[in-house]
Amino acid sequence: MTVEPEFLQALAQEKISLPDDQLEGLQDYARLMWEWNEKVNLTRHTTWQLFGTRDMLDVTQLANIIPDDHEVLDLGSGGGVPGIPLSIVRPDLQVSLAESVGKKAQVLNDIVSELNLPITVYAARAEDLLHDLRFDTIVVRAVGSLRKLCTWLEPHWASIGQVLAVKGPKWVEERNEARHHGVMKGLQLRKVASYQMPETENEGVILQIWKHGVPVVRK
Ligand SMILES: C[S@@+](CC[C@H](N)C(=O)[O-])C[C@H]1O[C@@H](n2cnc3c(N)ncnc32)[C@H](O)[C@@H]1O
Repeated sequence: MTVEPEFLQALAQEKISLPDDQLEGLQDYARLMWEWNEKVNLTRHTTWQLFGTRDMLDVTQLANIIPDDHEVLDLGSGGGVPGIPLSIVRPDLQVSLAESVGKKAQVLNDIVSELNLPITVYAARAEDLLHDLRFDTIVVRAVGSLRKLCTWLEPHWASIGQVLAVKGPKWVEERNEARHHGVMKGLQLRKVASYQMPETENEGVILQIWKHGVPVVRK
């Protein structure tokens, strides 16, 4: 199988280099997701350029940070980013996806079984899962403001090692809003990665949020 030249070019633009088997897995995933996207609204990133730069840049930033063998929950997975590509580039992780819209969760189930990936899909609100399940790391991108996120997770920190939130340049305003509403009380937050978002002057960041203990990052 050959890798699409536009995909390789987009990855090279962000200095992302991956083994051939992972490139093939990512390509299979993108094709399947785009096929489903014609029936169920999953993503606006429907070119190799956008998938290779925007999506894979966020995914590789997360992949660099998450410690070995973590149990990871992708909160609000939508079309599967970041959870599915993360599982492909970090096969040591045990990845689960939480998606509250049933038909999207059904599509995610189809995609992971077609690609034979060791991923569990939950058709549920992530916060409801945390009554019974514990995760070392929750990853979240484009689901809601920090205020919303911290409100959802507030009763569940005993079930969460850390949250890694992918955010854009408005993260400082969001943090201030969350603090103003008192939903960050007792929580620690630090910026663990910062990178320029493609084709913009904007900064993308990964925010680490935790309550108990001292969470580690990989580097
Ligand atoms: C804008 S999409 C983002 C999808 C994906 N994370 C991305 O970055 O492309 C947000 C998704 O989160 C889902 N969602 C919102 N709140 C949720 C919650 N509390 N638990 C699980 N899924 C949620 C929505 O149904 C939607 O599919």
